Amino acid sequence: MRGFLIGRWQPFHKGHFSIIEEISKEVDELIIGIGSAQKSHTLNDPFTAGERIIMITKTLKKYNFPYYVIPINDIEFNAIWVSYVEALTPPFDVVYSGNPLVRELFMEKGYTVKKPKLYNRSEYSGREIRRRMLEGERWEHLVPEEVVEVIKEIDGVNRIRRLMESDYY
Ligand SMILES: Nc1ncnc2c1ncn2[C@@H]1O[C@H](COP(=O)(O)OP(=O)(O)OP(=O)(O)O)[C@@H](O)[C@H]1O
Ligand SMILES: NC(=O)c1ccc[n+]([C@@H]2O[C@H](COP(=O)(O)O)[C@@H](O)[C@H]2O)c1
Repeated sequence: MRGFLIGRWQPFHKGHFSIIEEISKEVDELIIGIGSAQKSHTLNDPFTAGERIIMITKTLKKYNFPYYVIPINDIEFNAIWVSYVEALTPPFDVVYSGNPLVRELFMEKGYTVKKPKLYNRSEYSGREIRRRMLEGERWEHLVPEEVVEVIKEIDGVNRIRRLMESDYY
């Protein structure tokens, strides 16, 4: 059985890692969609699709679990979004998402949609981690160590701070 999990992963954090660990017990293979792949360099979506891919692949490297990472751009056309996703990914049997719109669109097309359990949501949250980066608070313990390395490599925290100061974000 193959599963599909989509998120923006801005950034990939320990809550995301926990759900992947859970899902890996239920499926043989997992497709991880990088949602809003075209977005980067904004306060809500600071990291590129490629940067999010390395956050995920470096973190999952030590796990012997088959998965595919597929960037998926947004389209302004919800009614055909599921077909668009299907055109970009290997076939899948079950969808994992906590996002109400994603759940609705896949359920309407007849997919089994499962809601992953939320772990420590007050801290394991992309929004909270981006806020901490901006305000100079500790965030490193909320993401896998490989993600800390990627964000250092790309100087991601300073990017977010520059975006905050810029008129162009
Ligand atoms: N703490 C968490 N525990 C388990 N699952 C989570 C957690 N946070 C997010 N998820 C799930 O991971 C998937 C991708 O989420 P997403 O990339 O939007 O992360 P997020 O932390 O909610 O980000 P943001 O705060 O930027 O919206 C969603 O299905 C969401 O339900
Ligand atoms: N019409 C569309 O392009 C469409 C519809 C539903 C979800 N999405 C994307 O799926 C992703 C869902 O991820 P989150 O659960 O992290 O919000 C987002 O990137 C969202 O933009 C896109």
